[in-house]
Amino acid sequence: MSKLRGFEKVTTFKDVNLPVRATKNAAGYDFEAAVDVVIPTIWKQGIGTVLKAALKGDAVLLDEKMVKEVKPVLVSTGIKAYMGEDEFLQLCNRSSNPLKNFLLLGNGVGVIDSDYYDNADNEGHIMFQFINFGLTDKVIKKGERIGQGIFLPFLKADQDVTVGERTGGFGSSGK
Ligand SMILES: O=c1ccn([C@H]2C[C@H](O)[C@@H](COP(=O)(O)OP(=O)(O)OP(=O)(O)O)O2)c(=O)[nH]1
Ligand SMILES: [Mg+2]
Repeated sequence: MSKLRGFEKVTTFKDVNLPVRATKNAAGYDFEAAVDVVIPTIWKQGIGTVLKAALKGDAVLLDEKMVKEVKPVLVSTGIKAYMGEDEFLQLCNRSSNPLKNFLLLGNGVGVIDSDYYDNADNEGHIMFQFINFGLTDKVIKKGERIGQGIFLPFLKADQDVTVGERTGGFGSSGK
């Protein structure tokens, strides 16, 4: 059988499981976390303190120094994906993640381009980008299912233009 699309382990991640579909008609391949990771709550600094005080009925003024930005956390999967040139892998959240774990994808959906595979920078390592809107830090354990990937075809415009070669991800193609 010729290779059309699929998953492989990133070289440095030997003991991860390749994504599988949970049921016969599931559209998404479920990805697991490759490592233990903590997603800090966005409320950790400042606003959380104010909210807690407000819930108790205490008056607290929010000032700039109390607030610290918390970035989304990239969660390693240890997986790379190959596919046709006119295909991409769409990364989606699990619907149980916001409901049970207060976890959102920072980018809404992730787009894994076919030219990301085996790139010189990180070999095409697929990452999920999580924001924790819960009040406490969330620990994700290695092997926990974190999200899903759906292979899709895409179309090109009549005026199709490309400006360079992919060398990595997350901003590697410029501003
Ligand atoms: O959730 C994501 C989104 C993207 N990627 C990887 C695969 C994708 O091919 C690459 C670039 O993603 P995108 O084009 O969405 O991000 P960008 O900010 O435009 O980065 P670049 O300049 O590298 O294209 O990063 C992930 O691993 N997870
Ligand atoms: Mg891009």
